Amino acid sequence: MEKIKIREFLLKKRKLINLHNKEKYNDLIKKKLNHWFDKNLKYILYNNLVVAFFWPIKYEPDITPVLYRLFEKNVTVCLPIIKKKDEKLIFMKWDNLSNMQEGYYKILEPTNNQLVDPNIIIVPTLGYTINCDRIGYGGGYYDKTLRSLSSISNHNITTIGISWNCGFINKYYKKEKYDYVLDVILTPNGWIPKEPKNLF
Ligand SMILES: Nc1nc2c(c(=O)[nH]1)N(C=O)[C@@H](CNc1ccc(C(=O)N[C@@H](CCC(=O)O)C(=O)O)cc1)CN2
Ligand SMILES: Nc1ncnc2c1ncn2[C@@H]1O[C@H](COP(=O)(O)OP(=O)(O)OP(=O)(O)O)[C@@H](O)[C@H]1O
Repeated sequence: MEKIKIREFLLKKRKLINLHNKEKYNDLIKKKLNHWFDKNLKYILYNNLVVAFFWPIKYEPDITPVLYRLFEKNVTVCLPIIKKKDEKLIFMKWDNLSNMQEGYYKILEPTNNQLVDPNIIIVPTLGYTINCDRIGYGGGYYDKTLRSLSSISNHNITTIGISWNCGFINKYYKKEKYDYVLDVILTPNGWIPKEPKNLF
């Protein structure tokens, strides 16, 4: 199946998750993500690592409580900004005080103009394979952004895709050459291929 067809299929499946299951699955994702951040918190703070989240749209998991929690613990957290359609994303600090504003696709974005380069990037993921290939909404935004961040010298990044279980794509899927392969995927069922190593 080609990418566009897979995307349509996955969008349909995602819409069918009922509200009860959605809450249950969302909770599982949040718990696992909080647990991993707790284990790595000291290292993140000591090294001033910046963590990028996403503001949820259209049936995506909502992990903003994890963002609030890290913010309370003094971690620098940020969100993506679309400056120009189809160009790479930039990241702006989220600081609670900043009034958020709707950007492209009506996604809420911070407005404080404090730009940062994240080290740990939580990536909205519509579909994934066991090799951590990712399909998103189709702008190529994260492919361009992650390639660019990974090429900054002395800047290490860890990429964590967040998907519902139903985002699974079978092994016959062939990624395209510009697709950025993520380090790990987190679903309600757990980490793929396995929980990322502790950072320290
Ligand atoms: N929460 C969240 N933020 C994100 C992303 C994401 O997937 N999720 N993105 C990940 O890259 C970027 C935005 N990408 C998006 C790409 C397409 C559409 C969208 O609604 N497309 C319409 C077509 C509309 C149009 O062409 O103008 C559609 O699919 O119906 C939304 C977001 C940056 N921020
Ligand atoms: N590094 C790149 N340079 C130029 N164009 C790119 C690059 N990466 C992706 N693209 C273009 O972006 C388009 C959409 O890519 P793709 O279908 O992989 O999006 P996606 O990963 O699903 O979306 P997103 O990351 O926005 O959620 C492709 O047609 C491709 O030509």
